[in-house]
Amino acid sequence: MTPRTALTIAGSDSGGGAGIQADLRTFFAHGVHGLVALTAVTVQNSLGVQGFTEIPADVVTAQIKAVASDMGVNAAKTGMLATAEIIRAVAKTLDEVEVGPFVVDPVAASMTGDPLLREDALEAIRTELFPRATLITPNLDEVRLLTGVQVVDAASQRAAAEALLEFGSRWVLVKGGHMQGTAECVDLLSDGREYLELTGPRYETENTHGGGDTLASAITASLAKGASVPDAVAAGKKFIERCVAEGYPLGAGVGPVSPFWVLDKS
Ligand SMILES: Nc1ncnc2c1ncn2[C@@H]1O[C@H](COP(=O)(O)OP(=O)(O)O)[C@@H](O)[C@H]1O
Ligand SMILES: Cc1ncc(COP(=O)(O)OP(=O)(O)O)c(N)n1
Repeated sequence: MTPRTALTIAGSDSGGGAGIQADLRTFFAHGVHGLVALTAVTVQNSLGVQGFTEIPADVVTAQIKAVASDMGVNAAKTGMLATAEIIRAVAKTLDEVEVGPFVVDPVAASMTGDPLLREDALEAIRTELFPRATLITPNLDEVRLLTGVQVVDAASQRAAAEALLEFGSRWVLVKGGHMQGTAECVDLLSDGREYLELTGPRYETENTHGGGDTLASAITASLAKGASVPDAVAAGKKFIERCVAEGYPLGAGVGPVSPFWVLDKS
C-alpha cells in the first residue's frame, strides 16, 4: 500500500541528528514517506555549527513544486530556512501548491547558540509563514526572539502563546524543554480558545540534539495520517519523550535524541 507523504523544507545536518536527517528518520518511524526540499547545507557536529551555505531560493521552490505536483503532499513542515529570500519563496510557493496541514518550527539557532538564520529572516518567518501555518512550534529562546516574552512559569507560557497567536497561525505549541528548575517538561498547546498542557517527565540527559525537529516531524507525520492537531501533538509528545530518554552520546559534545526504539517493535 502506498504510504502517506510528508514534506520537510529544511537544512541538512552533517552530524545526522537534526535537520532533514532527523525529519526523515522520524517520518520513517511513523510509516510515512518523507519528501525533501533542502534549504541549506550545514557543516556541523556534536560541538556546534561551523558554517552553512544556503540553496538558491528558486531551487527550493522547484523542489517543493516537483514533489507536490507529482507525488502529492499530505502534510508539510519547515525547519532551518536560512534566509528571508528562501522564506518568501516558500510562502509564495505554498499559495500555488497543496501541501495539507503546515507546521512551522521557527528554527533560529542551534542548541549550541550558533545562528541558523540570517539576521533579517526572523521577521519574514513572522509575517510570511506564521499566517499560513496550521501550527507553530517555538522553543523558549525562539519565543523570546519572536515576542520578547521571557517564559519562566505557566502564566508567562500562556502569555507567550497568546502573543504568538497574534501572528496568525491556527495553533501554537510553546515547548517547555528549556524551562529552568522544573521536574517536568510542560508544552502548552493553544488555538486561543483551548489551552492544553502536555506534561511529561524531564529526563536527565545531555543528548537532546534534534529534539525540536523530531517533535515537529512526528506531529507532521501524524497530521499526514489524518490526526487532529491536539491528537497529533499528544502523540508527538509521547514520541519525543521516548526519543529523549533513549538519546545517545556521539562525539565529544551533545548527542542526538533517538527514534531507534521504534525498531524494537519489529
Ligand atoms: N530533558 C528532557 N526530558 C524530556 N523531554 C524533554 C527534555 N528536553 C526537551 N524535552 C521535550 O522535547 C521537546 C523539544 O523541546 P525543547 O527542548 O523545548 O525544544 P527545542 O529542541 O526546539 O529546543 C518538547 O516536547 C520538550 O518537552
Ligand atoms: C540543519 C539543522 N536544522 C536544525 C537544527 C536545530 O537542531 P538543534 O540545535 O538540536 O535544536 P533542536 O532540534 O533541538 O531544536 C540544526 N542544528 N541543524
